[in-house]
Order: sequence, then structure tokens, then C-alpha cells
Amino acid sequence: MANKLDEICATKRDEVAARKLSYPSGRRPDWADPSPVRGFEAALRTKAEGGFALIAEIKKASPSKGLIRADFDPAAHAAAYQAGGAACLSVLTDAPYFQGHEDYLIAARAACALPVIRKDFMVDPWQCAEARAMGADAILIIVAALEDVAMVEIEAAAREHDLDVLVEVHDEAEMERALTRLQSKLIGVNNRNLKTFEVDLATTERLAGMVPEDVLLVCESGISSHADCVRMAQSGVRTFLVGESLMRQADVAAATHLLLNGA
Ligand SMILES: O=C(O)c1ccccc1NCC(=O)[C@H](O)[C@H](O)COP(=O)(O)O
Repeated sequence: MANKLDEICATKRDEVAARKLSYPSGRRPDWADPSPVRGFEAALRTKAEGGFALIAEIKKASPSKGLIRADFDPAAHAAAYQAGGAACLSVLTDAPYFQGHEDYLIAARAACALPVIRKDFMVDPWQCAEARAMGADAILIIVAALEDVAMVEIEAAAREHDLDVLVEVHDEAEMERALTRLQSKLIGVNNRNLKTFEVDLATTERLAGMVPEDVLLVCESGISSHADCVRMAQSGVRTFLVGESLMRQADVAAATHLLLNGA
């Protein structure tokens, strides 16, 4: 296997093939009909106008850090993130590598009024139908994981299901592909290299200048303090995706407020 991202995507393809056979429509039989979409990108844009906008991530474990939160309670974390001032939630649904689950997204979304992105490895347009059926308001496209044709098809499927799309890049070539091949105006720079797990906030600083004015730029991974947000703001970034540093806190609501406001 070439690298961890390739390995994760290969596992995901097998998983999706099996799921498609057991519920072809994308709706698992035990899922209730989801409530209408909550505007994910709109919520971020509104918050970013008056300060920092946060996508707060519900993340139990990760390939790079192992178990992050032993007393994991997605509904309680969702309510705490909302109380602390988050604009949106991100919920990891990948089980093999992140100990995630679709039920965590369903529980988190039911416990708050925030829009939710399904954080998973999208390798097939069918996963968009599945994401909406479980209640997601947005999906992630990782440019490093997909050929151009595949990411265009997944974005089109997301639009068909009224899902917003966060397009994730890590270097200049991926940013160029995102800007020229895809239509979404929501682009995240992941400071984590998903092939090596190295994290460097300078990645966002390097790529921020490539982003046109109508694109909302999201700084992802490795943010652990208000000072980090202030540093990124010097490059024009006001929107952040944060997981581990908040998930490790005893008082998640207070930590979220502190991250956003500095006091
Ligand atoms: O987090 C990992 O170890 C990881 C490994 C391989 C692929 C993706 C991975 N993480 C996904 C993310 O990008 C982060 O969960 C997200 O940006 C939040 O990052 P952090 O605040 O550093 O938890």
C-alpha cells in the first residue's frame, strides 16, 4: 500500500460496495427520514462576518493519535459545542480508522440546531445519498484522494441531494484542481499531510493567497488555541475546523468559547 490515505480509501471502497448491496437507495432501513438540510456554508459565512467561525469536530480516535476521548458522547459534545459558540459540527463516521459511526452523526445532529458535515472518505457518488439519508448537511471531498472525474461526479451528486461541499486541499496543485474543476466556494486547507500525518500551520499561510475573494477558506487541523486563530487571521482566515484539541478538554463548551474568543 502506497500510503495511509490510499489504504483508508481502498478499505472505504470495499465498505461502500457492501453497503450498496445491502441498502441500494442509500437509506438504511432503520433510519428515520432526516429533517431538511441546515445551511452549512451559510452558517459559516454568517459567523465569519462577525468574528471567527468554527466547525467543531466530534472525533473519538484517529490514525495519528489513537484514542482521543474515552468518555465519548456525541450528543453531549454536540450540545457543548453549540453552547460554546460553534457555527457547525463535523462528525467522523468512518469506523475502521476513526472509531466513528453514522449513529454518532444522527445523535449529534438531534442534540443541537447546528448544520453537520459528514466527515468521511468519499469515494463514490452513492455516499452522498447515504449522507443525506442519515441527516448530513454537507460532505467532504478530499482532492488528494480522487481523480478529477470522480471528484466532479461526487460534487454533482452532493448538489443533487442539497448537500454543501467542503473541498479539502493540502498543496498548490490540489488547490489549483479544486479551483478549476469544482464549483464549491468552500475550500479547506488541511494542515495535516494525510499521507505522513505531519501537521504544519504554515500550510494554510502558504496557500491562502491563492484563494479568490468569493471562496470561504477553512483552516483545518492542528489548531489548539485562540492565538493559533489570530495567527491564521493575519493571512485572512476566519473559519476553522478543530477536533482533537477540543475533544481532549474536560469542559468542551468552555474550551470552545475560549478558542473562539480568547477569554
Ligand atoms: O487525524 C488524523 O490522524 C487523520 C489521519 C488520516 C486522514 C485524516 C485524518 N484526520 C482528518 C482531519 O483532517 C482532522 O480530523 C480535522 O481536520 C481536525 O484536525 P485536528 O483538529 O488536528 O483534530
